[in-house]
Amino acid sequence: MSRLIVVSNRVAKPSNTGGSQGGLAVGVLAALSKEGGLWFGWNGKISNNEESNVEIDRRGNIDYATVSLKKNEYNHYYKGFANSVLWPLFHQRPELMRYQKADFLGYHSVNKKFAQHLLNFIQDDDTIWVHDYHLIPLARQLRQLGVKCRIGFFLHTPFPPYDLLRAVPEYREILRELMHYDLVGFQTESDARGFRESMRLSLEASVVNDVVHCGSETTLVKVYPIGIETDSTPNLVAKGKESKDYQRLAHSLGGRKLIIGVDRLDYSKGIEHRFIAYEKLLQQRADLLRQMVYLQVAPTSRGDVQAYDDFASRIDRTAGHIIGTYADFDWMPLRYLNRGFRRNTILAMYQLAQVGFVTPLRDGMNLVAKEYVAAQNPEDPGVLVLSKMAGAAAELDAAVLVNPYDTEAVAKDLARALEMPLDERRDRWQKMMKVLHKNDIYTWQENFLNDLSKPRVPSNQLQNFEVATLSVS
Ligand SMILES: O=P(O)(O)OC[C@H]1O[C@H](O[C@H]2O[C@H](CO)[C@@H](O)[C@H](O)[C@H]2O)[C@H](O)[C@@H](O)[C@@H]1O
Ligand SMILES: O=c1ccn([C@@H]2O[C@H](COP(=O)(O)OP(=O)(O)O)[C@@H](O)[C@H]2O)c(=O)[nH]1
Repeated sequence: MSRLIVVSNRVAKPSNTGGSQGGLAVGVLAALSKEGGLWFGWNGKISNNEESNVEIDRRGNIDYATVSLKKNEYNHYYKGFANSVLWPLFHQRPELMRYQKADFLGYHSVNKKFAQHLLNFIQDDDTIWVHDYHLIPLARQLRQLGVKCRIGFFLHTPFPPYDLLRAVPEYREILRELMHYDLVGFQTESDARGFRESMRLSLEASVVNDVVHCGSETTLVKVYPIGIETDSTPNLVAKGKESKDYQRLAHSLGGRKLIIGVDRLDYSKGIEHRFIAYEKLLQQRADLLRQMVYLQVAPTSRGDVQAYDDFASRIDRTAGHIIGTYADFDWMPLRYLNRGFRRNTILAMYQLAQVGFVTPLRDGMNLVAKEYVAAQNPEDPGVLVLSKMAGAAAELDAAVLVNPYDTEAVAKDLARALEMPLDERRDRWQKMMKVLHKNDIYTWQENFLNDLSKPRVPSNQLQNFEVATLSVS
């Protein structure tokens, strides 16, 4: 069997998983742990040493090979093109883009550097699985170095519609680079549609079934919604309950209902709108004051990107306003914790909460939504209030689905969730658990890798197929 090589910007070694590394790292680690393999990416360090050596480390059945970034590489590639252009654009916030040609060039040179280092590890029958928007050009770079093995790409974020994608000057190049992969995977059908439509409209590609055909390239394009470790979640919750943080939170509630939000401090997560919706609930439902506590965990993320820093200040102000207006000597309506917690602790905290409050303005998947459901006590499950704009909503339609921009309706739905009868809570929970069992993190991995192992459709056969299909219909 061929060895799996995973490549992502963020690499999570098991000992480092205590913070807020995001869903990609959590998901990929779980998937890689099953069969083992090599995980290559950035080690999270910035170093201007001329010789940037690859650090190699083995933990369990996974080999880690990581490199550091020089300060200017970090600025242009990670902080610049990846997180100040692609991230806001892919989350449909073009007004937050800070485009500079130098960042686009820096992004490409880091991809080239990754390809050159990775080349030393690649064997002929390896399968390479590249993750996320940081590394779109990697397959082309590897092909130019002569790599022939199968290379797949999975995008963890949304993919925008064509009219938005065009806001980045090099959008055609980005599309062409994706065509160097054998398989491109998206979280939802709407993301895959955005890609196919962009290929058709800008590069005159044709799309037959799931295959995109552009010039001499063919690429299979499909949807693989990322899952979680559904079966092992109860054990992780049990471990989390041993933590001091969990016990202090449980003790502090004094019988009040808990609403929980857990997000990186990112403008895409809708935290500001969520706070406003919560304030509306406080204004409208005097009977609920003192009966509930909203805990928002939001560790700083990409804090040196201007849009994130601005967002953090707005969140500070909004939280301060709510607390100043409604808090009393013996009750805080909102607890805002600008720091991260170990994942087991977070999972146990979900079980304490009557409501999981997950309202991103746009999100690739949102694993917090799935984890919240899987962490519930089957006898007395809490209610997931979930944004329709999260990828997770395509699967978790038994959640209380909300439009995060409609803060009045969100306030009403939040009250409904807090007061929902046990039968309805159980019914919704069981429906969602079925989905989480059917498509867990291992199914996600297997589905993607099975498709990646299939041979590419040669472009001449694809043309014949297209003609044949047309003449039949
Ligand atoms: O690496 P960072 O810059 O610190 O950011 C953390 C990760 O955030 C994003 O996560 C995405 O992946 C999740 C799992 O598929 C998905 O549920 C979520 O909707 C996405 O936002 C980002 O895409 C990752 O590359 C980052 O590592
Ligand atoms: O303090 C924290 C905050 C978040 N997480 C985890 O980070 C991941 C966040 O993934 P999600 O897909 O929701 O969003 P992302 O941050 O990747 O955009 C989830 O597994 C959370 O449980 C964590 O372990 N500690």
